[in-house]
Amino acid sequence: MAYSARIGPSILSSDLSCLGSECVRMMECGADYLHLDVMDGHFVPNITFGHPMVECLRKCLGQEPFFDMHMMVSRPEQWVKPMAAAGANQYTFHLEATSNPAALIKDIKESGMKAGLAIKPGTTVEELAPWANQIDMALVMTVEPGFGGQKFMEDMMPKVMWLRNQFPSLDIEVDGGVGPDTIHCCAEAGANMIVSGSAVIGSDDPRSVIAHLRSVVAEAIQKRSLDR
Ligand SMILES: O=C(CO)[C@@H](O)[C@H](O)COP(=O)(O)O
Ligand SMILES: [Fe+2]
Repeated sequence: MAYSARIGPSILSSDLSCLGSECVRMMECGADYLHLDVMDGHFVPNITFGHPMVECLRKCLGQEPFFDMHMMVSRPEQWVKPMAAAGANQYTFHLEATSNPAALIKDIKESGMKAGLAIKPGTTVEELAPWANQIDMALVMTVEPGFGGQKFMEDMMPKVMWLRNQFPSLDIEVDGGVGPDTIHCCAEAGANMIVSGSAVIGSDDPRSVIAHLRSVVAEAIQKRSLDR
């Protein structure tokens, strides 16, 4: 089984005036990677930041942290090269935002990044399937993209289960409303990359929350490998 349990805090939930130190704090609390939400005010009704901020974070944090870019933007094609140059490691675009996923995946990989493919709650997992063998990660959104702090949509779990059954070694990420109350069903469904914003960053003890989320997912992975 190629995949492992990894926890990526969504720094959208942090004090954005201290983004660099908040990222450092999350890494010191045991985060496996950082999930950076890019919103353009067009694909989603909110605006965050772009590649200049990513470049600053990379300079501030050094080479080690893995930057998982969640690109909630229209025309994701236009930011591939700037994001690669800024120091992004994985470029996750939305299937709903492009008419040519194959070309975009190729461009992302040729730019030296991993390719992630995200689907909104209204998009079926069968629509993602044709590209599953070309991508590094599938992201199943468990809220409507645009804002942190929303309620987890448990009815997205069949999508995760279907993907895990069809693509046993694919990295599968869940994003939106995930925390100690909702991690068990994500882990049992087969997700292994866990984005958590408010539950981790809003906690008095983020280190414990990250460790707990990872142990629930690691246990489910181990159980699945024994059942095979
Ligand atoms: O992409 C998004 C929202 O669009 C997420 O990454 C959220 O920022 C996660 O925050 P919580 O729902 O965990 O608070
Ligand atoms: Fe996200």
